[in-house]
Amino acid sequence: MFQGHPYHSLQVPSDEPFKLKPSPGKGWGAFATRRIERGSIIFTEKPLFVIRKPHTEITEGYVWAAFQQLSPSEKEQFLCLRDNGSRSFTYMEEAFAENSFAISRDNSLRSQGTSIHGLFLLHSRFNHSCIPNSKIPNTDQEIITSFATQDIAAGHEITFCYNTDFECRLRHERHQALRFVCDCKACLIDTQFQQLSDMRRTLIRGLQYLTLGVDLNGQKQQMVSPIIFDPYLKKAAETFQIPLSARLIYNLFIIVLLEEEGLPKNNFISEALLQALLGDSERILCEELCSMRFTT
Ligand SMILES: C[S@@+](CC[C@H](N)C(=O)[O-])C[C@H]1O[C@@H](n2cnc3c(N)ncnc32)[C@H](O)[C@@H]1O
Repeated sequence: MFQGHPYHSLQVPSDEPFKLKPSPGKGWGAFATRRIERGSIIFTEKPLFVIRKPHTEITEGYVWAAFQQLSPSEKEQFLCLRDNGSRSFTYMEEAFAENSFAISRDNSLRSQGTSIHGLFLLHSRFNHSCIPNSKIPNTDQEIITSFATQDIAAGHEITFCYNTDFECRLRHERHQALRFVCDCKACLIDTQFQQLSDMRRTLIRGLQYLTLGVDLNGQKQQMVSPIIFDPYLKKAAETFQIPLSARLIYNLFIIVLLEEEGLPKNNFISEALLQALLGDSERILCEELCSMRFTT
């Protein structure tokens, strides 16, 4: 069924640690061909082409103009891209939106805080997970690099998170933003892990509010269904009246919750912070609280 698939024309250099193949229910994806250590670089990629426009201004005309500049083999590679590995795109604009990443800020757009966008043939084959094992950080160059956030065993799919604030978003909010139904461990409905995942992500959002005084959109929350119910605590957070020591503890809780969720920031740092900032009895209590409430 997949033998004549157009993605066979997408060349992954032989020394890279992954290959492309079908990923059940998700079209195609990237799979590790050898073990990839946490923290190591997976792949660095140059864009096929770049459009120096803010996301909202990229029209069919701009993509067509950029396409005209490509060599015949590059044109072929762009045209082979599929929506979820099967259906061809109707518009070039759609193909660009689905397979591009925001990259370095263009000088003329810098004042507007807007990025330019590059089309990346291979990194855009990586599927999404709400508990990913890789990350593609923002860059100030026109290349993008992925690195492993977890150890990835040979044969396992390499995934990254398509959105930046998903660690604070519930399953249904994530799916609304993605416009597809993710099937990762945090999204598998009616599982204990999924229910705990929603609880953890709500708690992380609340703890972040207490620490930063604003919600994910950078705004104070309205009183209708606030994330922090206690109006005094909410006011204290918004006016930065919460003591530094308390904010440190909230941050530690965030780190522990992220680790429980499978989204470790850095085990070493959280371990060190726990050791450094809490006494033995508080640390044990903290660990017990976390395992009591969040073990699956
Ligand atoms: C940029 S493409 C990723 C590569 C794509 N699978 C392919 O075959 O070319 C993004 C699309 O892949 C699919 N996809 C990615 N992650 C997924 C996931 N976790 N669950 C289901 N579908 C996913 C969705 O259809 C999404 O619109």
